[in-house]
Amino acid sequence: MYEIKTAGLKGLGVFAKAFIPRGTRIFSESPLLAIRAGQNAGDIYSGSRLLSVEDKNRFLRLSSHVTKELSILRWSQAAWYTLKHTLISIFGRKGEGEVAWPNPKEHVMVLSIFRNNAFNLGKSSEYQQAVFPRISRINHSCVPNAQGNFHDVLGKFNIHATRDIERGEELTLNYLQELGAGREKRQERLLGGYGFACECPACDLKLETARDGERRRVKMHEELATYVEGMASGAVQNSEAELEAVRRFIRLLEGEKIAGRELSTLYLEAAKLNQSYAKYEEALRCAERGLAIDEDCLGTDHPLYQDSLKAVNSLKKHQ
Ligand SMILES: C[S@@+](CC[C@H](N)C(=O)[O-])C[C@H]1O[C@@H](n2cnc3c(N)ncnc32)[C@H](O)[C@@H]1O
Repeated sequence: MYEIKTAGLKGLGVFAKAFIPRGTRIFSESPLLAIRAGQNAGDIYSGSRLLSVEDKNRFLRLSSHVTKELSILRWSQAAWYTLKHTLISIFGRKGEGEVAWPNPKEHVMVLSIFRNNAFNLGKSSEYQQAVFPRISRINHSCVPNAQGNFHDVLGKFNIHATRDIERGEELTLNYLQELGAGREKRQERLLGGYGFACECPACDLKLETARDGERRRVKMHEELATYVEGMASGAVQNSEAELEAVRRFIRLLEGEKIAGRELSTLYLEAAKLNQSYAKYEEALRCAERGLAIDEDCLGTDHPLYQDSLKAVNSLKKHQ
């Protein structure tokens, strides 16, 4: 269905070998290396030392991004870890899972690779961040054609096509958490975090569509700021205003053809707000749209899809 090959200046990337219909589960992978909530940089390195030789080599072949600032930070983390473990061994208490003397240079390399390839898996997952053997080869786009969601029951990170993907097209994910952020902010985050200037169809201002999208984002942020100020000052109090803010967000994402969990969540929120106004027909329409998007980006076996299905079924009882 896909192949991993060179993507020019981006390094390697993942490409469709055949047409991939929207909703297809393209990948379902277990983490190669992961940290749980509350764990830190030291745990990343400890975890890497427990990998099999084969997995360690797969990990070390992934890409990395290093700047002077990041390098200083990582060297200080590695030095602190080495000092701590040296003291532990002097006092005769071996650290849990310890396998060999720490190597600060390798430690810095492991942190650089982990930070460049790790995905945040969300609050519901048992893992906080994880790196994957093949999924970590997928490059970024601010208008992606795929989305990843961790499936706790399967213990796998699934990647689904959020729209139809043509043969030969590159598979892309959105690396950023901010929803609806403007170009400048996105560029800053991508350059600082990953070291690249994004040239995706939403960032390339030579394109009319990118300029239109940017205007819509700026306008929506201005409107949202007015709405938030209104809420704070007490001038805006009702959920009708909240519903309008949610609708604007939906229009923005739909306009950019960005589908995924963020969009389905907005539709489900709109369903709840409509329900609070006893607008059951509109509430059901929004919930059904959210459910259809969830089916595409999560799959029907995902617990969050089941939650959305329950919301739709409960609204149907009002019809
Ligand atoms: C998770 S890795 C993706 C796979 C990587 N290209 C590789 O060769 O393994 C993230 C790195 O890929 C590159 N990358 C990802 N998306 C990019 C984009 N839209 N433009 C340029 N480089 C990109 C950057 O070097 C980034 O640090």
